[in-house]
Amino acid sequence: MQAFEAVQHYFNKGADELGLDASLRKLLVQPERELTVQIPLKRDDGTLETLIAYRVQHNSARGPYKGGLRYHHHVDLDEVRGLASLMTWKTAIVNLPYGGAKGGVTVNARDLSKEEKERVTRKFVDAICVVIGPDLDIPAPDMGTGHEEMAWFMNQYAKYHGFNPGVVTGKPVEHYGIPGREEATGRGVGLLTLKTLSRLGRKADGATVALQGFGNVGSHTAKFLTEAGCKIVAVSDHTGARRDPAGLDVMALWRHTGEASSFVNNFAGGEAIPAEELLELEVDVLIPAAVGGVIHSGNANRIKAPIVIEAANAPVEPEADELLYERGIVVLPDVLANAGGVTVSYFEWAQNRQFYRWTLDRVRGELDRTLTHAFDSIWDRAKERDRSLRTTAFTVGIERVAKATQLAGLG
Ligand SMILES: NC(=O)C1=CN([C@@H]2O[C@H](COP(=O)(O)OP(=O)(O)OC[C@H]3O[C@@H](n4cnc5c(N)ncnc54)[C@H](O)[C@@H]3O)[C@@H](O)[C@H]2O)C=CC1
Ligand SMILES: O=C(O)CCC(=O)C(=O)O
Repeated sequence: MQAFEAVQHYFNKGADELGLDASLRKLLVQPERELTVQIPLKRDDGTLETLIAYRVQHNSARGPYKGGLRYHHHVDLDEVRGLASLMTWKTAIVNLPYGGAKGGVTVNARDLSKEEKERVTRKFVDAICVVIGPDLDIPAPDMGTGHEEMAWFMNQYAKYHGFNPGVVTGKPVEHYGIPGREEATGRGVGLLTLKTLSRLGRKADGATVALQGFGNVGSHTAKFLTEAGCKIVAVSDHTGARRDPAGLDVMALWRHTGEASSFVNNFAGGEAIPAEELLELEVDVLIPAAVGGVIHSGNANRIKAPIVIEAANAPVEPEADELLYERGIVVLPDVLANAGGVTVSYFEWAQNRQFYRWTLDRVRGELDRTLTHAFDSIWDRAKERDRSLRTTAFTVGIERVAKATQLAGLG
């Protein structure tokens, strides 16, 4: 199943629960606007390359469009469409005053120098500046982007519309960012992993975890869970995987991956294992925190972890989702599991609009409160109605977006 089709599949299950009529379904499922643009990139060696980039604005019934920018070689319009629609449901599920969007450039971020990344980002802003803005569409980091890209983004936007830090979130803390945004997605994943363990009557202390991906989300998830007493027994990235049944030294891995050209495959701790094997280990919790579609009908029956936490967007394909559900494996869906990032983006945006500084304690406290509320209500409703957490989360999100659409006079 293609990315957008997969989200539509989940949307339809939620819409069935609500008995949503066909005309409203059509309105809510289709993106409101899609932009495909060309990015001329002057490489450092003087050659010219033409990249393709996208911004899909899926739905704005509940507020300005919100969603990250991905620099990855697999980016295409269908993937961005799928990710944009996930953002609509995610922001509604955690009850943020936003719609959903996503952007992407089809390029391998690791092939670009820092200067080339800056030129790509500025050209991207040049191409989409008419459809973004603090009340219109607010990008943020995703795979292959981080606080540097967001700072360049804000600076380039100012050349068209004047200074306004609320046009983008995930900026450097010293440059209109908020303390805690960088850790937010991983911290949220960690918090909700602990809540899932607790609801299932399992102890966090000593719980074993296999983690795919050690970028922004994966590394912060690993740190949070280690501090909570869990044992990270396997980690992978795009270069390979390492395993240690006694628990990997997560902080040593942090220091190692912080250095240029240092990846999981050349980390000294643990033993090397084939990357696909990580997903099939006998662990208490499996956390895919990298790319989409890694758990599919071909490997779902070999997943042994009783809990899967979707830190990445769309790591489990719909056919696999059914198989895992039938096997009693608890899947905490992306639209809830990784919503900590956009939640703290919201705090950053609110801070920017007030020109008021939030403290890290306040950010963490409000993040915890927001995610706990969303998690508890979805968990309880799923148990009451005997539905999966994903179908229940979609039902909650769709209900809110449909209500806003109707209140606005449509639908
Ligand atoms: N950054 C954020 O705040 C948010 C990110 N996400 C999602 O989390 C996931 C990861 O994003 P980030 O950590 O920000 O990206 P990142 O670019 O910081 O890190 C990506 C990590 O995945 C690894 N990776 C790539 N391909 C892989 C493969 N085939 N197998 C194993 N590892 C692989 C990379 O080596 C790297 O360690 C994505 O799905 C993203 O959409 C979701 C919500 C917010
Ligand atoms: O922080 C944000 O605004 C968006 C994060 C994002 O792209 C995501 O949750 O997938």
